[in-house]
Amino acid sequence: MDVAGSIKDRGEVRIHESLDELSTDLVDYIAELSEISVKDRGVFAIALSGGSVISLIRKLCEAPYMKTVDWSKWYIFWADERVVAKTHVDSNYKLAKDHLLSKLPIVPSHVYSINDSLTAEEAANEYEFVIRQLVKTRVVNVSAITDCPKFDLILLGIGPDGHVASLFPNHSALEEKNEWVTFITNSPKPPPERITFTLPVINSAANVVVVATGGGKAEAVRLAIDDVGPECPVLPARMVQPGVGKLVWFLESPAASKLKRFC
Ligand SMILES: O=C(O)[C@H](O)[C@@H](O)[C@H](O)[C@H](O)COP(=O)(O)O
Repeated sequence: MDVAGSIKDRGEVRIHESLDELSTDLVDYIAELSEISVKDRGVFAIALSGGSVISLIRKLCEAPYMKTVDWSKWYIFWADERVVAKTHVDSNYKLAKDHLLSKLPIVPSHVYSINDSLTAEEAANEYEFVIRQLVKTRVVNVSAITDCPKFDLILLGIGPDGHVASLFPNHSALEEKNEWVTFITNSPKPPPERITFTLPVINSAANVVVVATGGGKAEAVRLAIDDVGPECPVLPARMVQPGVGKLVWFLESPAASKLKRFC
């Protein structure tokens, strides 16, 4: 790792010169969290996102992780999904399945993809219902503070506009306080219809990881992490503030190039 440190209230920051190093550190970290969670709770409930983060965790399909990780205890969810068929090129499920899940010995019934035969609103409601059942049986832990699900890990990318999951700047979905899963029909990034975990769910997780690569994310990363003044816009990525959970940023150096403390 090239640089590592913590910034008050913004979690731990890990900066890597190369995508290869970032990817190795990231999969090591995920394997470590899986081991801790399986030891503590007997299961590991992880929520994935779309975008480049999936290719960055493909090393999980290689040695040593294939043999060292207890895949039978993994439960897979999505922090957000596009409302398209699971076979569609835009589907976050398809992305993860093609590049990761189909190569791992994960129990098929432990993969909780979003129902693609419903409207955005119905799919969001159904996904929340499914998660509620899994909270009852503690496949997904519960936060004692917020009563929200407490995923063992929520893995997020960040857009150049500072969006995370399908929570976009200035969108009313950011205000959602009661629902665990909500839907939008006017995403500024296509496709327009999406369902997404809400901020209370993201911020109730035991661990949240945000991954940013490329110089196009540098300004969003600065606004999300640095101690910027009140005149700066509060991006969705800055609203990621796990209450008791741990937040770690995995940054490729160009994405970290505007961070004051690390320049
Ligand atoms: O559904 C989506 O559009 C993705 O989940 C999205 O939120 C993604 O994670 C970020 O846009 C970062 O994507 P990149 O890492 O590919 O830039």
